[in-house]
Amino acid sequence: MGTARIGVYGLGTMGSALALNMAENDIDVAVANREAAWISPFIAEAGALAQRLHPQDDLATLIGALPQPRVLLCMIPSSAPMDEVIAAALPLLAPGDTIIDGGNADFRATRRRSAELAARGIHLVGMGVSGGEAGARHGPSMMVGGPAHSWAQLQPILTAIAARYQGDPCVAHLGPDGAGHFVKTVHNGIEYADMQVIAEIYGLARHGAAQAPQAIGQMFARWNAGPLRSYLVEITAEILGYDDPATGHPVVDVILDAAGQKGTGRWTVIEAVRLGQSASMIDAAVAARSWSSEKDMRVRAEAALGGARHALELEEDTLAEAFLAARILCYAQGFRLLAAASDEYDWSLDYARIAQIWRAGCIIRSALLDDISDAFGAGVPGAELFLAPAMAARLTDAAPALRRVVSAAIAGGHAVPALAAALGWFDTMRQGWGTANITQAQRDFFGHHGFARLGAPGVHHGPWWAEDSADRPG
Ligand SMILES: NC(=O)C1=CN([C@@H]2O[C@H](COP(=O)(O)OP(=O)(O)OC[C@H]3O[C@@H](n4cnc5c(N)ncnc54)[C@H](OP(=O)(O)O)[C@@H]3O)[C@@H](O)[C@H]2O)C=CC1
Ligand SMILES: O=C(CO)[C@H](O)[C@H](O)COP(=O)(O)O
Repeated sequence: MGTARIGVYGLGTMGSALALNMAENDIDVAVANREAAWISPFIAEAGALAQRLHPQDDLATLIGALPQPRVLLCMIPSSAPMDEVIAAALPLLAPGDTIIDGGNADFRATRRRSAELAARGIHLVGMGVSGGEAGARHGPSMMVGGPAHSWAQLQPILTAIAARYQGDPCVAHLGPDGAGHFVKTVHNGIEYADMQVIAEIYGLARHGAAQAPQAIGQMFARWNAGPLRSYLVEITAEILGYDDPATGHPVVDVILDAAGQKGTGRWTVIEAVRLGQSASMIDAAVAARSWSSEKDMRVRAEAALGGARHALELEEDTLAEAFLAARILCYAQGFRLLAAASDEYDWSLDYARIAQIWRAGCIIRSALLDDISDAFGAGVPGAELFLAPAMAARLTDAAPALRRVVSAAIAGGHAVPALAAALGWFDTMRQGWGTANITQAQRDFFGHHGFARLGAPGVHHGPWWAEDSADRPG
């Protein structure tokens, strides 16, 4: 047993799995937890790995067990608890030490904490960790934001525990302060949208084509052998194969249709709007979770308004193509947000690298991410993923299927908010001449806001503001 190279504070689902992952990779780790009673059973269950784990009674002894400059990884809720732990740790730390917030944090809080700690000579790393418990235990994807000093110290540890895609570790230093947490937030936004698209396709097959869960699961399993291969498709196929031991019914039929959410999807939508963007598929997915949670209201509305959904005839290949188009558009919206934030905060995000570190370990890992990293590597006009030649060609092929699926779903009364948002965005962005001329005319008419005029520079007003106009507004 050597000296601990890193401390892990918070031995819940993620912290304990990361500590075991480090121990398995021959990294000595000091560990502590707020509720100290958890530590002994954790060490007992670690088996042979316990020789690399250094249990500590509390935060103070944990910090005391680390060599300087210290590295303290916190795997706790990133809201008030993180501020409380930072406040408790600060008097015990020395300039040059690093605190890592490995939770799902609002990147604005990370920027604030970074500045506050920097004033004391302490470094903060905001690190997005994806992959759930299994990823944390056997190889997560990690999105690191923070100072170069901390990255130099952390890189060997994180590289050792990261997931690998064909040998490439899925961890990268993406930028300063909140860059890592922002990228993780958008990762989660994409996760929400991809999950919602899967749920909508399940709904079309189940309620539109009257297929049994097992059969739909087999369809997802077939898709998982092709271009739609992804962790979320894989687990959906598996989930749909389970029966409930208590009732014998498919397990999905005994799970209440009311989705939970902890906030990262909502943060993505809020940041999109703040950046003057709209990630409409993520917005639709967040909305769908919120609407789903209004179970009682939906039951009353079904009684009052009728809930008829008509039968659909959609080929499996058409559904698959529609899914692929929607997935490309979802990633395109996510990467636009990253580009907008990178410009706003001067992060110089490397989009190809982000796609690369999402190829393994994380919840949104998918075959498409390999193609996306190639597309960014080859150069994407203005970081617009859907204009990359390889992506544009696939979209051109797959978009007609998306249109057929959305049209049929809407005509049949099936709710497909994320698929419809994908198509709405695609159809808006592929028109060089849209309809905002009407919006601009209205704004000028009621508010004298002015508009840009074709072929003439400057701000112009409509004839409704002419001196001799009989119907001059206002
Ligand atoms: N679960 C997942 O799939 C993922 C989670 N995350 C993020 O990782 C972080 C940890 O999540 P997870 O491991 O799932 O959570 P758990 O609920 O399993 O564990 C929470 C941990 O935080 C500690 N904690 C809670 N409040 C405080 C506090 N006020 N002061 C000190 N310690 C506190 C708990 O200690 P105690 O035992 O004493 O209660 C426990 O060790 C979160 O930020 C989460 O968003 C990120 C990616 C995936
Ligand atoms: O970060 C994660 C996966 O990447 C966590 O599992 C997170 O909790 C998922 O978000 P939500 O609970 O809102 O569905």
